[in-house]
Amino acid sequence: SSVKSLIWHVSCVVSGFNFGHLKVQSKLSVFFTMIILFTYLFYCLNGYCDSLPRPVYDQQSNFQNKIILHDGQDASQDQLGAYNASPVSIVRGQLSDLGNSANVQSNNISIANNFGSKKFPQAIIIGVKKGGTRALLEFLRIHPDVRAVGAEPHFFDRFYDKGLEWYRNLMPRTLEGQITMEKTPSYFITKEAPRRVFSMSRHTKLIVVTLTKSPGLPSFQNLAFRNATTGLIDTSWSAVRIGIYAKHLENWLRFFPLSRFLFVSGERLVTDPAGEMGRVQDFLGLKRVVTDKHFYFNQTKGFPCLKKPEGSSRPRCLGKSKGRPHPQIPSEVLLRLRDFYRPFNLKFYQMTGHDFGWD
Ligand SMILES: Nc1ncnc2c1ncn2[C@@H]1O[C@H](COP(=O)(O)OS(=O)(=O)O)[C@@H](OP(=O)(O)O)[C@H]1O
Repeated sequence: SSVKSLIWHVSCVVSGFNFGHLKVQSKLSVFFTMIILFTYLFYCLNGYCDSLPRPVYDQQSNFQNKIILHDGQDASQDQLGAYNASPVSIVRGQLSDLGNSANVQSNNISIANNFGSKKFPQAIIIGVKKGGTRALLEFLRIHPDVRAVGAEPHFFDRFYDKGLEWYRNLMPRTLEGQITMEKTPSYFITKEAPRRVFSMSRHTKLIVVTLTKSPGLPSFQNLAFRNATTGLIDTSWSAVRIGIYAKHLENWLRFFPLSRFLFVSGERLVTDPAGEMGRVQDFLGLKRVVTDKHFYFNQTKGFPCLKKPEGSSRPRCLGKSKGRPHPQIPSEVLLRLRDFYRPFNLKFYQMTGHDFGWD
């Protein structure tokens, strides 16, 4: 409709011209020039113009829409949408991150989208599910040198057959000195993921958010135990299996040295987000830009939130699907689970050289 109205406006301007003083031949040449100009404008505005690359968001939004179908609760509603004010971050803020698609409609975007190039992520948040991975990624995105995909790409677990170029194409454009990131917490427990990430780049930095929180479901005991009376833990239940960190880490250590990993404490990400973000920024080789001045603790939400994300003058917390109320789990159930996890946790402490103090 904007194309139509433009043509209408230009027609009005042309018809308003006084061609009286020109010869018929000149009038005809002006007329044909106008026709050529209209056709060119029409094609360009419809995105068929070869000399103007199509905006990245055109290519990404289709994919991102698909992702919402697979992973409805994530990304869009949970984005904190935090941006920065530096020139670099204005560009990145305008680029197409899921959840900000409304901002992406402006004309500036297609210009901004052409800066930089799409690179494979140099760092990936590979786990763990429900560990606080969305919070970590959104906190990191405040950093002007971090650019990340909003949705979870699920490339190394679900969409690997689409190929590496497909994956790279999902990435936001980055400028010199910026790092590309994504988060898909199911990678940590995906058997094939370590080999696949390794074949993309052996230098990929891997971040795992770990925590000791018991998975919360109303029928937790029924699901966690094969037999409530014997107290035999059901290790086939994914919520239980996810927590056997040592087992999953073993799989990754076959391909990556420990130095390539950072284990972020899911608990401290809530109690001391700035402190934990300091470690993360150091690990990624970034300047410590994200500090305590970016956070406040929202009592109602019960979690740290961002004070003033760029592009908004109001503080923002993660959406409803993050920080849900959890059911009370009887203490004897917790005790049995602790017993079950203890040897695995000890092994994990030994493997990482860090006592997480979960016992
Ligand atoms: N700042 C902040 N705001 C809200 N929630 C926070 C925050 N920091 C950590 N958490 C915890 O993150 C849990 C969700 O983890 P993930 O984002 O990794 O979940 S997911 O695997 O991507 O679905 C989520 O789990 P639930 O409490 O079960 O909803 C929170 O406990």
